[in-house]
Amino acid sequence: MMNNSDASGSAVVVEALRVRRGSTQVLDGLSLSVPAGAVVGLLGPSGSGKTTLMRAIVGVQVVQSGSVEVLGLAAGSPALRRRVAYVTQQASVYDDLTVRQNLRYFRRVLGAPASDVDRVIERTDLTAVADRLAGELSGGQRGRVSLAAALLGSPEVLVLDEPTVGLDPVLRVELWQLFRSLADDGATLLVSSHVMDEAKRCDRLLLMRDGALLADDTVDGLLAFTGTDDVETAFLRLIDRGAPDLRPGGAGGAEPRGGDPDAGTGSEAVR
Ligand SMILES: Nc1ncnc2c1ncn2[C@@H]1O[C@H](COP(=O)(O)OP(=O)(O)OP(=O)(O)O)[C@@H](O)[C@H]1O
Repeated sequence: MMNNSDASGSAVVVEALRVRRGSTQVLDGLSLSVPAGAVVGLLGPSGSGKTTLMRAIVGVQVVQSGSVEVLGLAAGSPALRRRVAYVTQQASVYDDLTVRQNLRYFRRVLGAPASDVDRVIERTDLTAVADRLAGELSGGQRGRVSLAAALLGSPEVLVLDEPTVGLDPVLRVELWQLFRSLADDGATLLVSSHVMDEAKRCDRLLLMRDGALLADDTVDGLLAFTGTDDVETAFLRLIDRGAPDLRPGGAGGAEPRGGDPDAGTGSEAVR
């Protein structure tokens, strides 16, 4: 098994990242880390920079300055190609191929074992539709084909951009159970969402607003710190408290990141 973290136990480390898209300064000195083996939720309103951050982590975003390391290597390094998977908001499947044909194709491109096709079909609960054309599937099923493709080759880091959008509550729960089981097997998952009630299923939360980090904490820590019992209200309270400073030594008093995902102290939210 490959080492899936750096010396600090982080699968992803972002330092002082600045990204401009068009005329918008989307990220302006963002720093954070994602602990290895955890399910980390990336939450924030539309336009807060979640996708841009994910693109930088998978190495497809032009950045102005700062650094992004994944599994101890610069984001986008060729050596990461099979170790990091990215599922975008748009399902990436060929509509004129069956589910199985899609996965066979991607399996070959990736050089993953042939047995992976059946494994990922089963894992994503696509067995019943495996021989149907992708173009005939529902939006949720097509999304799951994209996810199945991402699981080919058993990547160590999975970056999933709003994977539960458009899914009914039952499918959402099933998908979060799958994310948990992938993390139990050692994978690191960064999952974006603007559905705040999904946050409770994460080991840690990164709350973003306007390209800045409002909080980097466990769910329990965040709720305790804000004195609320739901993440949505916690988020609104953090906004009320004003601009964050989570830099080391900053006014936010952030502690070193990448610690025990279960240690919910609330100390890493903005004070
Ligand atoms: N291709 C682009 N060209 C110019 N600006 C862009 C481009 N893509 C995104 N932006 C801008 O970057 C900012 C952040 O967008 P981003 O997609 O990262 O946000 P997000 O939090 O993922 O939003 P959503 O939840 O709606 O997907 C927004 O202001 C958006 O308008």
